[in-house]
Amino acid sequence: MKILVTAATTFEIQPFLDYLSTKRHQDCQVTTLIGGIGMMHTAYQLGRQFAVNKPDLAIQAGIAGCFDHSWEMGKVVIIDKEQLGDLGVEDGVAYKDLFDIQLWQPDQPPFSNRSLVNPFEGLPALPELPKAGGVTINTVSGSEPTRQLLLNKYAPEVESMEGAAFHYACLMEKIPFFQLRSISNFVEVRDKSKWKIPLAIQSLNDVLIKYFDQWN
Ligand SMILES: O=C(O)c1cccc(C(=O)CC[C@H]2O[C@@H](n3cnc4c(=O)[nH]cnc43)[C@H](O)[C@@H]2O)c1
Repeated sequence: MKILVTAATTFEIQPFLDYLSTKRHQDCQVTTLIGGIGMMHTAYQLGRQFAVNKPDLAIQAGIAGCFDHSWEMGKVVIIDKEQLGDLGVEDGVAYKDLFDIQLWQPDQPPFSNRSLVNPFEGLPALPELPKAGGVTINTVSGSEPTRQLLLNKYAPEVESMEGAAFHYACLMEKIPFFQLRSISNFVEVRDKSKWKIPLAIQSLNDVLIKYFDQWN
């Protein structure tokens, strides 16, 4: 089985890369891809990778912000659907996305009801983790009006900068996939001193390593 593990930065999966360098899997061939931060880099790198080497399973792993202040930092979730949070037009004070202005149709493939939904089909196994909905943006949200806009419009639980591009590429290529996100911060008025990046990376990599430990 060919498995691709992708992340935006090396930093986010360094413990997993260290683990891979010491472990020989016989049942699976693991490829890693550092796709870069944001949707543009992620889409390009995944498209290029899938054109030459289509995996049987693709996993995206990364840190993310969450909207619910009752969540603990370092919580790891699997994203069950993604929405694009800032691809659209401003109309006075209103923000309208491409579905609102009918440039896209809600169920045009690979979208289902405006979302990039993971059908969780064809997967050999899935880590036992809570599921959560994601929104993907180009600019990390750092103000109350933006937080409220995204919550009202998309009701997301998690925000990242790459998730939708990953779901899109895998759905288009019909590659089984799952996206892991570990919470490093709340989506709120920006205060970088509160971010728990090392904690989020630790728990993310613990999950990844446990998942790969099941393979011979
Ligand atoms: O401003 C800085 O100094 C800084 C330093 C390290 C990382 C950052 C990021 O903004 C990380 C972006 C990166 O991590 C994901 N991420 C993490 N939290 C969020 C969030 O609240 N909203 C969106 N993306 C987030 C994202 O997927 C990027 O790959 C800044």
